[in-house]
Amino acid sequence: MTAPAIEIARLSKRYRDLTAVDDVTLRVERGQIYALLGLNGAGKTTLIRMLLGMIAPTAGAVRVLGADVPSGDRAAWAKVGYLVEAAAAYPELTVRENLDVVRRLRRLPGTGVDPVGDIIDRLALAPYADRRARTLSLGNLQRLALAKALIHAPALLILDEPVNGLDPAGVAEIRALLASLAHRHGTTVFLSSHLLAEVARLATRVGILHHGRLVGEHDADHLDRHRRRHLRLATRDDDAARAVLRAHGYHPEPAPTGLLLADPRALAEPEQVAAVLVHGGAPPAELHLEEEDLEAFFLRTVAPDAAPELTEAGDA
Ligand SMILES: Nc1ncnc2c1ncn2[C@@H]1O[C@H](COP(=O)(O)OP(=O)(O)OP(=O)(O)O)[C@@H](O)[C@H]1O
Repeated sequence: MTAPAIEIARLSKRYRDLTAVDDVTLRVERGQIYALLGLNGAGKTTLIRMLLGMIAPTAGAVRVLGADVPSGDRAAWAKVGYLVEAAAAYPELTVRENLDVVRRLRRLPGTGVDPVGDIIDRLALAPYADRRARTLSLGNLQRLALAKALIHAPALLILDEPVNGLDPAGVAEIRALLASLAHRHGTTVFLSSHLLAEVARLATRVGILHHGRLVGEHDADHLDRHRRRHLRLATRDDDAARAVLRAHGYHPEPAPTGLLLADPRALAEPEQVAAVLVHGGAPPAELHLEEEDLEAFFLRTVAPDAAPELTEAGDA
């Protein structure tokens, strides 16, 4: 039987008085995209470093692809790709040269098949292949870092905050890449993030880490259903807009300014809401999706009395 991609049993890490990771047990099945979700300081990086054998646990055990960590099992580690530091590259080498260094370190063939060319194509790095790394934008540097992690077609990819610092287009691109790796190549992905909306879109399974403890584990559709979202509408005539929306089966709620819509159908197809309003003679001046960020989600689920206002999508 194939071993799970990751097995973590009663894992803890203490630094003097501080318990950075506190008795965490979790398991990641092959083919999952598992996201470890937590606020800054929750212990995500510490857990990932233990997973990779970079720091020793105070207690507990880790197995990766069936091999104990730390382990001299080269065969298992040859199937793991990871990205845990800020994206780093040799600044004076080109993108292609940087990848060739990794190819040599990984002892991948340089003739016949071309792992460097392949990964440049797959990560859409071709336009930058002959540019020095120091001239790359943050987004392209991050893509180069991912290319380095992926050059040997790993079965398991471990990423600490892979979309940190990227603009929305870069975030969407990385999301699409990770989803296609999982769906088309069966790659297991384990990543950490503090971005609730991103994780809800990408992961198949989510673990919630809070002050070092795993306080919940959910399938991603659970998170999607329990994350608060609505459409906020601004119109010239709220009464007219409300009547049009009600006539089409929506349930608009008044807000201090404008209207809110939380119907699943409205969230799934905002353009349909706009079309209904335009045809009904009450066109929206503004219409945007607002969603809860991780901080608000935590406050609502961990400390329900202190639930704050929703913030606009993308502000998280
Ligand atoms: N080497 C260390 N010595 C002492 N304390 C540490 C050390 N490394 C991490 N910590 C502490 O452990 C806690 C968890 O840190 P960690 O970096 O794992 O969190 P995180 O969830 O990755 O947060 P972030 O997203 O901010 O990196 C923090 O309080 C941090 O200050």
